Amino acid sequence: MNIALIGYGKMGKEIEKIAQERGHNITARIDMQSGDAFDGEGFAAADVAIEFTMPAAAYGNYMECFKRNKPVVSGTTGWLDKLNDIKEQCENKGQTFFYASNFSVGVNVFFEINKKLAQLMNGVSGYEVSMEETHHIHKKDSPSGTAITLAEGIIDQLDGKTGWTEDQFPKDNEIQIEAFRREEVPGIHTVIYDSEVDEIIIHHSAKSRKGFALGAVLAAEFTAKNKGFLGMGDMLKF
Ligand SMILES: NC(=O)C1=CN([C@@H]2O[C@H](COP(=O)(O)OP(=O)(O)OC[C@H]3O[C@@H](n4cnc5c(N)ncnc54)[C@H](O)[C@@H]3O)[C@@H](O)[C@H]2O)C=CC1
Ligand SMILES: O=C(O)C1=N[C@H](C(=O)O)C[C@H](O)C1
Repeated sequence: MNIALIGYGKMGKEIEKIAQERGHNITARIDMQSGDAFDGEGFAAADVAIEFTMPAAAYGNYMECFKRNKPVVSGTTGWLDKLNDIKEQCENKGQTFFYASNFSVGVNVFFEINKKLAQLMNGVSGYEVSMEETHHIHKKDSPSGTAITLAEGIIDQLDGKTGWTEDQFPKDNEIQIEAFRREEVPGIHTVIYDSEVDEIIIHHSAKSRKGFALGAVLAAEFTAKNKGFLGMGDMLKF
């Protein structure tokens, strides 16, 4: 398969390695620092574009892909105010777009455990839920996209929780998310249910970016064979 990389930073380079190990060709590397252009032959030759850039750049890049009817795998976080527009273009204009706040298969198992735990905790009184996430100091968005997905999983299951906040003093209906930025940490997420007598904690810690990159390449392989608005649930069949 031919792949165009949009964003050739930490994730772009990790994805390139895994894609090549799996026998794919990288036909374009588009980055604002240097590299290929959307109008170039390399981008035209790509079966799928994989986009990992930054929150402010992501939507514009998706539109460049859609103008050329190129399917997109999107990993950038922090741009979700435009998600409905993207869904609409998939439903009514024949575009194909795969989004995941976290492509790691392990994190997607963790998402399912989080939902199941929240469902159980809905029947139990005396616990307050909160979350923590820790990432490297270069990260531009806060809280992480993964933390937001975890919070949404809890809100869907837990009566009385309708939103999340990074405020130090959350309201009763809000889940507090604390975001820490430390050295080169790839990504740690923790969900805590605290009571007077004990704590229940679930935790995922990425050891490197390899799991995110492998998931993104698997998603590109899936996207090349499918159409519409896609996600990890479609691919992993959870
Ligand atoms: N969904 C997931 O599994 C994961 C998502 N991410 C997200 O992916 C994004 C990128 O992460 P990293 O690669 O670590 O960042 P990075 O900062 O190392 O790389 C981003 C690259 O995008 C380039 N760029 C910025 N604006 C651009 C534009 N308009 N057009 C083309 N290139 C542009 C930058 O020059 C840079 O090389 C972040 O939003 C991060 O949160 C990161 C890891 C996993
Ligand atoms: O910026 C990162 O590095 C990561 N971003 C994603 C997020 O915001 O959840 C996924 C992963 O945690 C790494």
